[in-house]
Amino acid sequence: MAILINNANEVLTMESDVKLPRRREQMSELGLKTEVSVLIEGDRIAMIAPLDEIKQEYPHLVGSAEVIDARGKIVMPGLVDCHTHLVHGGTREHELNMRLAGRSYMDIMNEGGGIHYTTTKTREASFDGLYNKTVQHLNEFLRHGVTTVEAKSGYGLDLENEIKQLYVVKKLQEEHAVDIVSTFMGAHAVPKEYKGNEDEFVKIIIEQMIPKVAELGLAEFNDVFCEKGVFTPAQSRLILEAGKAYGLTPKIHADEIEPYEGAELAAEVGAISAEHLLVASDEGIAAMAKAGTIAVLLPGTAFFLRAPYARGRLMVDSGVPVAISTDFNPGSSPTISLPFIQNLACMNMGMTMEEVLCATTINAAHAIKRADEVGTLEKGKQADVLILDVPNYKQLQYFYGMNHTDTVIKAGDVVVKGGSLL
Ligand SMILES: N=CN[C@@H](CCC(=O)O)C(=O)O
Ligand SMILES: [Zn+2]
Repeated sequence: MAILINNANEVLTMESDVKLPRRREQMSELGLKTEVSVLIEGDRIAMIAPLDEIKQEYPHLVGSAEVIDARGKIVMPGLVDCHTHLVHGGTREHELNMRLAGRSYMDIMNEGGGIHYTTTKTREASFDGLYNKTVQHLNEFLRHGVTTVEAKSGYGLDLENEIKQLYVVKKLQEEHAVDIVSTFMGAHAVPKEYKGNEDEFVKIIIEQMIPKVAELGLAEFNDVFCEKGVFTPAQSRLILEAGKAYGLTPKIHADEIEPYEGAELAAEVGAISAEHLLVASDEGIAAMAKAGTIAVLLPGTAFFLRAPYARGRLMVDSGVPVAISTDFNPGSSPTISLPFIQNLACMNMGMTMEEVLCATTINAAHAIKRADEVGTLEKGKQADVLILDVPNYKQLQYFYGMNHTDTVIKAGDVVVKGGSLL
């Protein structure tokens, strides 16, 4: 089956000669084309060129293709959300008034709420219950133009329930249109039963959980919440090094609430990315730029926790490759709207309208090792394509807080049309 998209006002291919995670001015390269059509063959992009040229090259395909008229609209790659806590039981709206009254996120967690509350709900949930809830979330992601998501475990916090979460991801990888990239995050919190005995839990992660997850092939990445009162930099290092020995690439929740030299640690252990970085130090940012560590910034979390935003502008200017993501989770960022997260990154982190598009497509794809497949519109890449109901890309950030997604093509199939899931 072929699809031909004609008449778009703008096609942002996001293409560039740069094949590494993009830095500085490379982040502004949109590969913007006008007066071109996009031809999709099967699940791949076949050609992006003026219609005459496509007709010459692929006369038969063009003749049989489903034609989509994108007049007045723009076309770009499917969005990549490279940091989510996708699979979880329950919701935490009861914490919101507490936080609005001044209780801190960490206080709520230390008193048994927060991540611990969601852990209880996730442990209580059946596999089918978690699966069905997650399908709803993935459908919403698609409606918002997100075609690839990363998903972290970390609400089981024991072997059985971590594996349960990861198997939900595995089943959805096989069954749902959205591509899901799996991260093991047994080190998301120290469960209540190990309070005061934290090193014992670290040992269980290293000696039992990581080997089992690797043996079952349930994750590609290994993440840790390096934060005062959660895992120390020393414990985090041990966990990340252990993962490396089993082929799991390190990621790290770094410098989210208090500075803890998490960015520095990410650079030292060769993490692919350091995530959050709200209070990352100048030295940490410099170390990441030098090591090429991708900063995954999560402005929805700063918004929802009413915390200071990460210094996105400084990071881009310092040569750190920057990606941005929803951090979708039930506690610190219960939103699926990556378009709104782009808006927040512009308004509160000083990133430009061009940079946030790079940060939610190709740089986000790099952060989860999918840049060869998705994140740009290029011949041979997977046909994850959005048609957005705006006449130019600048309106994506101007008409903020809105979902402009009209059509989503996922691996060559139309899955959202007129803003609705098919
Ligand atoms: N900070 C740690 N983990 C999540 C929040 C998880 C939760 O509150 O349930 C985050 O990335 O923000
Ligand atoms: Zn997170």
